Amino acid sequence: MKTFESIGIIGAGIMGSDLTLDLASHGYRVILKDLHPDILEKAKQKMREDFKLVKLMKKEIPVKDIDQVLSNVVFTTTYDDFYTVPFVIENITENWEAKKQVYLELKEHCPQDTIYGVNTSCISITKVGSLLPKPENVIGMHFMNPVPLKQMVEIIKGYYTSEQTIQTIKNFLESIDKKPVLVNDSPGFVTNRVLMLMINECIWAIHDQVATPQDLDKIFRLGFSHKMGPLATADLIGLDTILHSIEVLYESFNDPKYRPCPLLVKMVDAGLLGKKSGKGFFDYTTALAQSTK
Ligand SMILES: NC(=O)c1ccc[n+]([C@@H]2O[C@H](COP(=O)([O-])OP(=O)(O)OC[C@H]3O[C@@H](n4cnc5c(N)ncnc54)[C@H](O)[C@@H]3O)[C@@H](O)[C@H]2O)c1
Repeated sequence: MKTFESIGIIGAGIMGSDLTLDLASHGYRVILKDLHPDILEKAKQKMREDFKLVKLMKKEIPVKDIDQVLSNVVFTTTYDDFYTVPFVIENITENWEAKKQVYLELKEHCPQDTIYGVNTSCISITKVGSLLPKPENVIGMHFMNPVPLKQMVEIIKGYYTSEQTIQTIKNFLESIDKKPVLVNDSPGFVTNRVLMLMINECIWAIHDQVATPQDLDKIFRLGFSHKMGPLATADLIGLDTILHSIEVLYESFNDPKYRPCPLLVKMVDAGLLGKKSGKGFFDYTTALAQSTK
């Protein structure tokens, strides 16, 4: 059963487009907002591609036709349709100043009782709540990538998040076949406090020329039975998101163990962001170049 009449999604990047695909596939009406029509067009293309993948990987999918899925989505660059939206999930770039600006805009355009799901890798949910008139309606929703294929969602209780909000969000996640795990607000929560540290350390190993990216990932896949190596995972997440996240952890804990590896900084400066830019630790521009070699 649907929990909300409509859902506003802010940010149509990796997470926002896949989340929209998942929600619209489950029959939700989605209003997807990003900054430029070109970005929205790219998101629409990504949704078409990812839908094919989901059909291949999942036995049961609620809708068989991508055009039917897309008909549930309003693609927009404005807040015009947000004045009745009861629930917003924000997925913009992992940057505090950018996120802060978006919440200040949202509070001007959404109803007072709107619930806000913050999809972030590391940013404090309590801090986001402080921007809004009803911090009890703000909850962290850390979806896993790729959203349609991952069941677990780490949900984060900010200092003021109410039990009612938590229950509503649990019901909502159940309606899209997700399994929530509730944790308390702390930098990086559980997932990224550990994952970002591990990925950053792997990048240090590459920086120190201990192994090639291929061999490092092979150790994790064949040695530890991980489905995907840490560097391929970093490429999938986006190296800019990894850098922003490890910077938040470094600043929040004041602990040198989170110091970003200079190689990561250099790669982001060079525009090597991983799968989304075509190149990261591995090359995604040719069919032959596979991270799983
Ligand atoms: N990539 C992952 O694997 C992953 C996993 C879980 C959570 N997250 C978190 O989800 C969020 C989004 O990550 P992503 O990987 O999708 O990033 P992304 O860089 O792929 O996409 C971000 C999108 O936000 C848009 N945007 C920026 N400012 C905006 C604004 N003011 N209004 C509307 N749109 C705006 C950008 O144009 C872009 O399309 C981040 O906070 C990230 O930490 C990412």
